[in-house]
Amino acid sequence: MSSQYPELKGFYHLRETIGSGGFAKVKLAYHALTGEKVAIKIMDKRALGDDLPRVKTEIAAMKELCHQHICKLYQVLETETRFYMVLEYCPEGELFDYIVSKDRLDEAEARIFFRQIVSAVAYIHIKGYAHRDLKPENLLLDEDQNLKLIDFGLCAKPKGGMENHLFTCCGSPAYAAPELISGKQYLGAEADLWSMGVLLYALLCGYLPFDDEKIPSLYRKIQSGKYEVPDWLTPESSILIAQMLQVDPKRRISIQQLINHPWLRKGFNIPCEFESKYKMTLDEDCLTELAVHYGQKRREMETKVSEWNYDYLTASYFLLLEKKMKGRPVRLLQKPTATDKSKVRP
Ligand SMILES: Cn1cc(Br)cc1C(=O)Nc1[nH]nc2c1CN(C(=O)N[C@H](CN1CCCC1)c1ccccc1)C21CC1
Repeated sequence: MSSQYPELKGFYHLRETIGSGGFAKVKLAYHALTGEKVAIKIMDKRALGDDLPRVKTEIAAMKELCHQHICKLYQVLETETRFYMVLEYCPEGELFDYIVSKDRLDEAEARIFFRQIVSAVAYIHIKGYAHRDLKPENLLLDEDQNLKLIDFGLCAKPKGGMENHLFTCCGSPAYAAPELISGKQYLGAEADLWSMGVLLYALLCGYLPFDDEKIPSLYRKIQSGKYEVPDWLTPESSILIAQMLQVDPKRRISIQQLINHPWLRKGFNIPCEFESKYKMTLDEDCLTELAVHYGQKRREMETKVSEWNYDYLTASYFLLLEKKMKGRPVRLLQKPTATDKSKVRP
């Protein structure tokens, strides 16, 4: 197996494939130094074809984005035939499957998830990025049932959104804003807000507001802005959804208004926090553990880590920090010497 991915040998122990799409697959793996689980997205350059620039967009975006509700990028490897993205592993899978398993969510549970989605989207908008493909399949659940946003840039569309291109890239147009499918110039932020309205509807209803197996009639439904309001929706929920599913993007609620919206504040009484919980300063314990492991002075290690090369050292630092945040010992697994190869992996 690892002979198939020689660049990973000794650094990651590969396990089963947990996802596969057109030009990419995602495999579960263990980061050798920390024993932590990661998800490695492996993309074949040849299969990517003219979608290659989107991967560079996605990598550049994810290097910039460091937030508690965005799937963390740990390391990037590039060979002449492949890209590897070492990403945060989310053991509970897609929000999509979670909604299906529960039929639909009650308002209280939907609110918890939606606050996390608003937090992630507000953060990326402030960083100058629009996701452009927000849907429950792109929201994963970690072991604490917290949401992590994935699939950046790969589906980021050129301005003006050419239908066939939009359609072929992101798969489901059911979340696409009316201005986006009518081929007008669109603001990514406004299109994201529409998709979030469709997402909230899906959370609370368990099905889509606009659906049709024929694309032209689906587009007509989206552009009409008319959707069914089931009787289990509270008036407050219906009002919020209506403010997001405004066909005219200039009448649509903005992310700033959303953060403070009464529906989102109910039971919390604080606005959605969207700042990243990651500190900009380096963690002393992690630096010391890395310095000892690599036999370097702490200052030298601090300088090296601060380069943020998204190499194995960046991954090791972030994963040690993960261990610390989860209350696990901030320890690297010692390099196996020839004798203790027999030791069972953690
Ligand atoms: C499905 N599943 C079930 C369990 Br239990 C864990 C998982 C799981 O996939 N966990 C997981 N952790 N981290 C990741 C994943 C999946 N994953 C993904 O990036 N998954 C996406 C899923 N996209 C949704 C719509 C189109 C494709 C993917 C992208 C390309 C090829 C295959 C999959 C990452 C790497 C970020």
